[in-house]
Amino acid sequence: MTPPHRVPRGSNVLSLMLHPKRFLRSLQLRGSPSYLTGTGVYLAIPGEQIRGFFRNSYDLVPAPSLFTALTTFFGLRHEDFKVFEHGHISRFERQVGFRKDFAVYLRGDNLKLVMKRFLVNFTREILLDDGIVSREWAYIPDLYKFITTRIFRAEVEALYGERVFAVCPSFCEDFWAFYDAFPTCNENFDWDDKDLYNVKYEPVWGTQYIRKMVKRHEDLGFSDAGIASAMLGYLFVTTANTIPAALWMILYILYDEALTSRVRSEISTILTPTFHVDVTKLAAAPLLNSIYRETLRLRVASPVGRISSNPEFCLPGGWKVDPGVPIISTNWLGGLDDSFWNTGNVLLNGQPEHPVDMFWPERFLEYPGDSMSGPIRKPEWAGPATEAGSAPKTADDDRQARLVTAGLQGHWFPFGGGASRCPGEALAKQTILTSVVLVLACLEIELVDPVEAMKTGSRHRTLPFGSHSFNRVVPIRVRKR
Ligand code: HEM
Repeated sequence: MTPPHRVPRGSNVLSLMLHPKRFLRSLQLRGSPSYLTGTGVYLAIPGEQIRGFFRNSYDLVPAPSLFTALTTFFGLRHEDFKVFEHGHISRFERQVGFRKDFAVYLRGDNLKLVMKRFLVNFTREILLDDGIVSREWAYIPDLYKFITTRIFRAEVEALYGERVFAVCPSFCEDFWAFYDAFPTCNENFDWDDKDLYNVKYEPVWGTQYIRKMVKRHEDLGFSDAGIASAMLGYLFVTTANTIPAALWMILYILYDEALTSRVRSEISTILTPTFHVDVTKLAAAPLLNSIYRETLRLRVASPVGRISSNPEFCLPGGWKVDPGVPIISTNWLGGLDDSFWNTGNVLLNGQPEHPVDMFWPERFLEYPGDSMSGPIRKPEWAGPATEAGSAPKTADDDRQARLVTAGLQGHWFPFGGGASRCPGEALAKQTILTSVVLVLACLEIELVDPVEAMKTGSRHRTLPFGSHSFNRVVPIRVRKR
């Protein structure tokens, strides 16, 4: 059993803070896991180790734990710690059963209802906006803020109910105010009214999913402030990655007029004239789904962490890790592995046509007759050197394309994996895709300065959460279509 490569304390804490991408990539290229001395974590490398990491759900528990996340990030108070004390941890997990909540309320018909409300809300947000009164162009100084606030409001209303905006009108701009405002919602709801409790949606607590989650936390003995902390934590995970990812997807599409037109062509088969999204067609739309996956490959940090309790535990490849020391990795590290991903033709200057750090809308698609297409690098693909690269694809080509999802798990894991895999994936995916469809179907958007807009990067990628909001404002002109 080989011990992981030890990175000395002096060189890693600062490098991790200042240049996380460069630093972690350099460790990944060593091909072995690393132990970061100063920060006290192992870094697992994408590929076989990540697949093993997700498979080993019995030996490994998630890190940070729910308790750590609630106390460190969402202000859980001392009076609520008792819920997590010895014996309560398993009780908490058994009774709160939040994975079951997700499986019941955020899948199938229940998810359809949530998305139906989201669609109505979001359409209202973008079509009845006072700032865009006609088909005249309006100047909007900040694309990111313009769309994120609207998706946020539409999604929070669809899931949590519209009352929260009456309680706290500035919630959209500053959803941290939620922490103080949330307990007052409680006073407006009759918990003894069984019909009200079981209804699919009502304005005070929104969906059954939220109502039952609140009730179970109450039954466990959480205080009002403790429930607010937990609800804030859930709201954070629901919106924090989903909404910025939708914005990146919109920006990538807007960069390229030909791509915008191909996406609109695909959307015309998904959206009815009455703004109904056909969810089955949306799930099967090759180009939109490839762009969605490519956006998550590049722009979602998605750190995953586990702690082993087994002193004999080894990462695949025979790398021994000590119990109790966190093992981490991140999705974007897997996304930047050019020994794995297809990067298209080799150009005459020797460079790949579609390097891993660049957006390639078709990366996840296989086109009939195009042996260079598909996400995974094939050994025989040295590829013919060309000057201009491959011929651009058309909307007709897209209709024939096949989305490839198999064989990617060790390198594309924006939602983690194994027993702790993100339970909100279905909601996230539908929210992102539906938002993009509606924005492009309802609005004509021009980037005021496309060259500057193309320089947009992720604001920062710090661990453990990672943020992928824009690092600059992107002015746009917008009008109704
Ligand atoms: C693009 C959007 C999203 C991304 C990239 C994302 C990513 C992740 C990742 C990487 C994990 C850790 C998984 C692991 O350790 O294997 C996670 C966990 C979790 N996510 Fe998400 N998520 C997203 C959206 C959502 C949504 C919409 C919800 C709620 C509806 C949600 C709720 C959760 C919860 C509750 C956990 C903890 C699961 C557990 O510990 O068992 N996430 N998410």
